[in-house]
Amino acid sequence: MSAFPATVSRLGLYPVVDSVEWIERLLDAGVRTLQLRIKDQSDEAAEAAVAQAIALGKSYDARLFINDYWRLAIKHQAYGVHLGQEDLAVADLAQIRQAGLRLGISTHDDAELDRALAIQPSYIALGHIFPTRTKQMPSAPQGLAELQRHLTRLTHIPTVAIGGISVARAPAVLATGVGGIAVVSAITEAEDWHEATRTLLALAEPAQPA
Ligand SMILES: Cc1ncc(COP(=O)(O)OP(=O)(O)O)c(N)n1
Ligand SMILES: Cc1nc(C(=O)O)sc1CCOP(=O)(O)O
Ligand SMILES: [Mg+2]
Repeated sequence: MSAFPATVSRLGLYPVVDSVEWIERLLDAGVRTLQLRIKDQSDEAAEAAVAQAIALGKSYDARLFINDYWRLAIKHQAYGVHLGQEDLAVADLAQIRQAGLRLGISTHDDAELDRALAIQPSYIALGHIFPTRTKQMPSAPQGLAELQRHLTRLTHIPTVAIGGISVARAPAVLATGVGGIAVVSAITEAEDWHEATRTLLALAEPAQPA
């Protein structure tokens, strides 16, 4: 199987949210990499939100990944799709690649990393780094040392860390050299989501000198 299309080498701040309202707010706030993560709906029920999110992503020239709903992502020509290890068993990867969509894959240990790398995706997600209340995880948090160890074999592909990344923890995560930080509650449960987004953007995507 050949490689999936490339994305940018450093994805920066990567919010993962569950509604079109959040997608629009975050695009307005300057976020350019983000994911629509709707869970447990049929394709029919999710389609309107997926289509609207993709259209919004295009209008802001953003990198909008659709979690799980790969058929809808192809149908509405999303920038990309995010799939976990269980999703890989049921998704038609050849169809996703032929449609020109980028692909991100979740990993949680060395074996999952081997499997993901063999698929040559556009980026690799490494989680969960810290305890998270957003999703029930079957494994233990990997921690920063394990993240750092994984990164030594991932110099050729964009990477994203996920799981329990707060504003306070973001600097230590970014110090490992990981190219992106995917966050849910750090933004959606923040007292002031706009301020949290601004701070995370400044940490993950510092302005380059002219
Ligand atoms: C950036 C990013 N990393 C990991 C995940 C988790 O994907 P998955 O393992 O398929 O679990 P669900 O999100 O589908 O519950 C993600 N969505 N995004
Ligand atoms: C959706 C998801 N996937 C994870 C993984 O490790 O694959 S952790 C996670 C939830 C991340 O939420 P928060 O930023 O609120 O901890
Ligand atoms: Mg999934």
